[in-house]
Amino acid sequence: MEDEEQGEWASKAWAHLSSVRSLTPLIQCITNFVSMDLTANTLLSAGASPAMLHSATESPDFTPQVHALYINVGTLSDDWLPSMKVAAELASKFNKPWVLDPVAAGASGFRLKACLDLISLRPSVIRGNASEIIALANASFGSSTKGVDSSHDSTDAVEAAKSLANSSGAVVAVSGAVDFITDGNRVVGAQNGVPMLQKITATGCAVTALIAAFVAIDPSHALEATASALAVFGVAGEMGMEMARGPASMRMHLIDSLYGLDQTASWTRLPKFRYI
Ligand SMILES: Nc1ncnc2c1ncn2[C@@H]1O[C@H](COP(=O)(O)OP(=O)(O)O)[C@@H](O)[C@H]1O
Ligand SMILES: Cc1ncsc1CCOP(=O)(O)O
Ligand SMILES: [Mg+2]
Repeated sequence: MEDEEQGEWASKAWAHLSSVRSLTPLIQCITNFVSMDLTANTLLSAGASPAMLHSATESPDFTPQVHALYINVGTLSDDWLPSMKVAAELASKFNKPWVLDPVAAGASGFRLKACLDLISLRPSVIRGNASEIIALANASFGSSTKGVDSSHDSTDAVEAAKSLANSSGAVVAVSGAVDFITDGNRVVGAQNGVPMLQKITATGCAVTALIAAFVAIDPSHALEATASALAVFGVAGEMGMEMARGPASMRMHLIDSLYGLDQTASWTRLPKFRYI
């Protein structure tokens, strides 16, 4: 990517963050028990408005009011899956973008089928780690997964991400040392972040929620909004790491850094992009 284009992507990332702060999008989150706190705090510190409402009984009233829906299958059970499907159907019906985090998609047949069923309800974006995206693209479980963590590098999953984007119609993002974002045609790499993010549970869940907030304010540019969210979260991670002493303090400084990010003060920490 030329310097000029890199600069345009970086400006876009700041513009997206600024719009989230000014428009304060309402994000319905149906997410796992582990991630609820970090996810809500990540959205709040970025300027969005999280609501962890998951009842299928109230979604018909609530989902039409939101700016985007976030579904995460991390602690999936038989009784939560219908709620997820009802909310996803409502989001599609009311033209609200919705974003899927397919946590541990390859861990079991139950989880894989649930994720594939949800993908048939047309998410705007799917964000997973490399093993999750490979499991979904191959529609296979059990062979090379390690629960919620990835046993692959993000570079291993670029072709799987393109294939999943083409088959689903969603923008697909694979996170890792480099985050790759694709619509099946273009592939963009976002290179911010620090390895310590993997030592805090639910940072993947939290960044997927952030993607939902960014797509909420720019739904017709889902690829750009997704890349912006991943880069902004990575910049906050880099800044947080400068103050952190380990995973627990990193969690706190990550949220503080996201809250305090501004284009001028953070200019030395440019969002870094490249075309693949
Ligand atoms: N090695 C790494 N270097 C820098 N950032 C990373 C690294 N691994 C993961 N991240 C970042 O951590 C966050 C969570 O990603 P990841 O650990 O891949 O997801 P998950 O928690 O779902 O497995 C993302 O923002 C990603 O960019
Ligand atoms: C540990 C764990 N178990 C079920 S969901 C979950 C959190 C996973 O979070 P992330 O995918 O962001 O690492
Ligand atoms: Mg995850």
